[in-house]
Amino acid sequence: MKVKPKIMKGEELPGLLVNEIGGMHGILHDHVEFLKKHFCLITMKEFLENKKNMSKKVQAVYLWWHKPVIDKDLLQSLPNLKVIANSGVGMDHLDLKLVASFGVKMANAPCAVSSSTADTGMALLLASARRLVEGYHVAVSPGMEYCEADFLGVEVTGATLGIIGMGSIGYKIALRAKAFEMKILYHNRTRRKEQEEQAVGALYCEKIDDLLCQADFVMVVVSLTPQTHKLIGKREMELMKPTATLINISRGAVVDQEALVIALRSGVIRAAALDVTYPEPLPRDHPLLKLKNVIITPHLGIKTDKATRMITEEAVENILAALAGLPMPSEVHPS
Ligand SMILES: O=CC(=O)O
Repeated sequence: MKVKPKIMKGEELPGLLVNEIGGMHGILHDHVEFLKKHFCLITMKEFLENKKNMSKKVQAVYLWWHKPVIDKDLLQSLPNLKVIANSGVGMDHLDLKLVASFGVKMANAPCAVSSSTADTGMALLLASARRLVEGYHVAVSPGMEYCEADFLGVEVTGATLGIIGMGSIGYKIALRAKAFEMKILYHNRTRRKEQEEQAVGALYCEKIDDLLCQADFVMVVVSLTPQTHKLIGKREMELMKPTATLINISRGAVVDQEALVIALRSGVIRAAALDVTYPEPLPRDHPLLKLKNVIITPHLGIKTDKATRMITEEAVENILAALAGLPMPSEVHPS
């Protein structure tokens, strides 16, 4: 940890507001002792029950899976709030301009999540290519018969992967894909340095369309912004090969889900593997849940023991830097 915390005890420590401890939307119990070394933890329940005393204490908020919800009312009731740290990389759940207008800084956790999210992307790619979920259901269903031809998958080795969004997660996916001898194409707002491209053997496509029509697997890794909302729609799916697979590990709304259902039903593309949807979770009667050529996981992209521990460490590092008036390692600015 680069920022040396001042030695203070319990109540004197800066107040850190968290949604709850444990439970459905709470920080992990395992992280509490670590957080308590640096902060006086205040849950939303404690804050709401004793707003008068608590509101001045809170100097930072730690957002765990988008909770607590940050709105104008909450910001107005926290006069000493300096910083909000997010437990992940995507900031689409926060109104960045609103938060900044209160003079509050924001940080995400890009270093902590890149490996685990890249692993999730590759796991989905492999599972979809080799029809692991369909195979699992057959293997565990007593008496289910199948013939050799039932589970013909797609060979990953040597196939072409198109990565849309070449930030730190996209780059780690490329590193992994290289080990599978894949041909790698990528599209990104800014082109990577030549040495970085060469290190993973990635070819830059200035136009997304060029990537879409060549790739056997298209992996979406961009953050959700007004510019990327429904970036992959009917037109883009029609540009893809009928044998291609779409993998989304960014945010559900980057893909037009209605168009995706039609594309999957009518064979416009072969399959999809989605860690993200809208809404999350999908309603039980959603057509995507009925299609055999779709794998859906419940937004588990970053979730490993190591990544969640690192996220909390990265958050603490950012908060301590902000409170000390130092540059934050992963500050996020409104665009
Ligand atoms: O969804 C995961 C993240 O935003 O890091």
